[in-house]
Amino acid sequence: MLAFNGVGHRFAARTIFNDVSLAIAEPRVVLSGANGIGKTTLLLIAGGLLRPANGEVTLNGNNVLDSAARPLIGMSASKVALPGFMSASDLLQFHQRLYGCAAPEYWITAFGLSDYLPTLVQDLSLGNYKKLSLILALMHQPELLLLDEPANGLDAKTREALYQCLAEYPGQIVIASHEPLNFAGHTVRQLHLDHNGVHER
Ligand SMILES: Nc1ncnc2c1ncn2[C@@H]1O[C@H](COP(=O)(O)OP(=O)(O)OP(=O)(O)O)[C@@H](O)[C@H]1O
Repeated sequence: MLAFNGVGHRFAARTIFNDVSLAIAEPRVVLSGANGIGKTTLLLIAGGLLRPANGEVTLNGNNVLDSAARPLIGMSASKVALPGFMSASDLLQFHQRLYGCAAPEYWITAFGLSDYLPTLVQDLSLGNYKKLSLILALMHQPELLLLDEPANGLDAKTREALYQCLAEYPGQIVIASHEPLNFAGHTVRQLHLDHNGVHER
């Protein structure tokens, strides 16, 4: 279970959120909120990529900042930059070796990235960069997937592949999104972030 315990964050003097305490056991969660309110920041903290100013986030009781949590979490967010100097295929192979997971062929085909494998990450189009980022987040089948606006910039066919993935994925998925998403039958917990914190929708 993902748990936020008294989590607060600020950038310089600006408080983004304060004292967020929340237990998330549901398999599908959507986080909404106005531009700039702090959704990405909350996901980065949940993914152990940003240390909160206050409090902690745990996954199954372990702090997400601990290295042991790393293989349990996959994250796709435009703020998480991929190394531009590598080709898409080199990066996928590196990720495969790092996590000892299966080759990503299935996902490459499903997301239609095959033609762009030799392309340097820095030369990928926005949509193909997003596809690569999604594949890297989920190919090791982490227990927790954190997705920031995953459908943004994807063509219609790839959106369908993404929706199928969101419906079938065996782990927990927390998504920051401005648009309604298709989870094909899953019960979805809707959370909303505003200046007073996180609320049920
Ligand atoms: N590294 C940083 N330094 C200073 N301010 C930052 C930093 N990262 C984010 N912010 C600010 O923190 C606030 C929250 O940003 P965040 O990206 O989490 O918002 P968001 O809800 O995801 O927005 P959007 O819906 O537009 O993607 C914004 O006002 C942003 O400008």
